[in-house]
Order: sequence, then structure tokens, then C-alpha cells
Amino acid sequence: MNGRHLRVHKRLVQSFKDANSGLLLALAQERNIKLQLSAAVLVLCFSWSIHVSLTYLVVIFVLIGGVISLELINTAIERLVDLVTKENHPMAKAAKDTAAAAVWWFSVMAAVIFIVIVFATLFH
Ligand SMILES: Nc1ncnc2c1ncn2[C@@H]1O[C@H](COP(=O)(O)OP(=O)(O)OP(=O)(O)O)[C@@H](O)[C@H]1O
Repeated sequence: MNGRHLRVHKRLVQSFKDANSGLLLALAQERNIKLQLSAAVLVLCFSWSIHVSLTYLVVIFVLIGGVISLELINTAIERLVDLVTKENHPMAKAAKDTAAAAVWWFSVMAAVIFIVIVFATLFH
């Protein structure tokens, strides 16, 4: 590996370490993300037990990834707002509540799609 490739490799490894530390931080501090990961394990076990098709399984993985990713972005926005102001401010509330709404909206859609997948698998 030449010098340039080594630098690119080190940057990639460092980016991965930073992202991993962000995930661990959110896991340690956010109750919601623990609940969502537990729900994801249950959903995957149930999906496996009813033999969902490979296509549906891919959809389920995308939905789980979407919920967890949005929760991580929500956590980042919460931290950023807290860093910017400790005061009670309507814009701070709007930022936090809108970020939280993004998670909830996607989670509700994911739940609806999962129910459709379960019915389609059991009663096709
Ligand atoms: N600086 C602020 N100014 C005004 N309202 C705020 C402020 N910080 C938080 N809030 C509001 O207080 C409530 C709780 O905020 P908090 O930061 O504790 O989020 P949370 O309940 O821990 O969210 P989550 O459950 O997603 O982790 C939210 O409705 C939020 O909009």
C-alpha cells in the first residue's frame, strides 16, 4: 500500500470509529433506540418464524435501518439544540419536535407495511 492509499485507508478507519462511537453513545443515552433495536429483533424473529419471502425480508431490513437511522439523526438534533441553547425557546421546541415527528411518522409507516407483509405472507 503506498502513502496515499494508506492515508485514505486511515481516514476510512477513523470515520468508521467515529460513527461507531456515535452509535454507542446513542445506545448508552437514549432509551428509544434500545426499544427500537429490541423491537427489530422481535420483528426479525417473527418474520423468520412465518417464513416471509426474501423480498419481504429485504423490505423489513430497509424499514429497520430507516427507523434506527432517523432515531440517530433525532438524537444528533437534540444534542445540537441543547448545545445551542439551554433556554426555553419556541424554535428549540420546533426543531426537537419536528425531528421526533420524523421518527414517529416513519415508524408508523414501517409498522403498517410490516402488518401488510405479515397478512400477505400468512394469507396469500
Ligand atoms: N430548549 C427548549 N425549548 C423549548 N422546548 C424544549 C427545549 N428543549 C426541549 N424542549 C421540549 O421538551 C420536550 C422534551 O424534550 P427532550 O429534549 O427532553 O426530549 P426527549 O423527550 O428526551 O425526546 P426523546 O424521547 O425523543 O429522546 C419536547 O417536547 C421538546 O420539544
